[in-house]
Amino acid sequence: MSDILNQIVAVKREEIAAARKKKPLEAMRFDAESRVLTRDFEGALRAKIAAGQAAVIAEIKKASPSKGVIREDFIPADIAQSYAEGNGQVRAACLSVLTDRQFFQGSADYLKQARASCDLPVLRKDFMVDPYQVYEARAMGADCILLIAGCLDDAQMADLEAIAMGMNMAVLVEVHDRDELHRALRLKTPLLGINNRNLRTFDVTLQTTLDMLSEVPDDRMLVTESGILGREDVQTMREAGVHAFLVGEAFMRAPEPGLALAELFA
Ligand SMILES: O=C(O)c1ccccc1NCC(=O)[C@H](O)[C@H](O)COP(=O)(O)O
Repeated sequence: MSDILNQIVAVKREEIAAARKKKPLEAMRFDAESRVLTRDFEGALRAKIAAGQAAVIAEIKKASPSKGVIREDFIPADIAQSYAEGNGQVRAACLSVLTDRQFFQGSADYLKQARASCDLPVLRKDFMVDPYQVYEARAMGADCILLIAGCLDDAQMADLEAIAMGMNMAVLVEVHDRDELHRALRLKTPLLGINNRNLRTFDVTLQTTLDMLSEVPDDRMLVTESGILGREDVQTMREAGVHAFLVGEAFMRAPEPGLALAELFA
């Protein structure tokens, strides 16, 4: 049987075909390029790190294939505000909003609502396989896209990156093993995510980041993704020199996500 990543990508291709019938590529591109101002995603991460703090990309996700429904009480605008506020001193640098409907119960509207309720730059967290989705991401207001190396070949990654950068968007390229890491390093983007979760088996270990750390050049900003649950995880990463984090579940299960963020990164 096909693994979950292959299933997700197959559904994406169907969704894109259907979306293009409703709104052709040129019309989506026009909408995307009509939005001029992006929020500086990379700059927001760098500012936190320059201030000696952790740079946290705080995720808004209702459900996932590995965990099912994670948060019943799900109001993206309230969650975004909570992340933007933190405890007043410790707060998110950026947001990541799941827009995939079928596997994560996300939506484009959630991204729009989250972005409208705060001043943080926003990553569209989805499975990008086609230029159409990059224009769609910008049209819905996203400031950054995610490229998952495990879903894309080199030419596709470079193509999607160029389209996003042409619209002044940031690009976070995500890898899970050495082969993907070295392919991702051929891109221009400085934002490199190492996902501690194997998206095909759902196994999670922070060792994934630690094992690849020495092969990440200094000109890349490394973001450790998934499985950051406790303060000892944060400490382990920061001691290893990793200062940017993408965290979802630990915040989504807390009554007040922004306070959970402030506690985890105090
Ligand atoms: O989380 C899943 O089940 C999953 C399955 C297939 C593809 C992607 C998946 N998750 C995306 C992510 O890796 C996380 O949303 C993100 O890195 C935050 O992780 P966490 O802090 O562990 O919620």
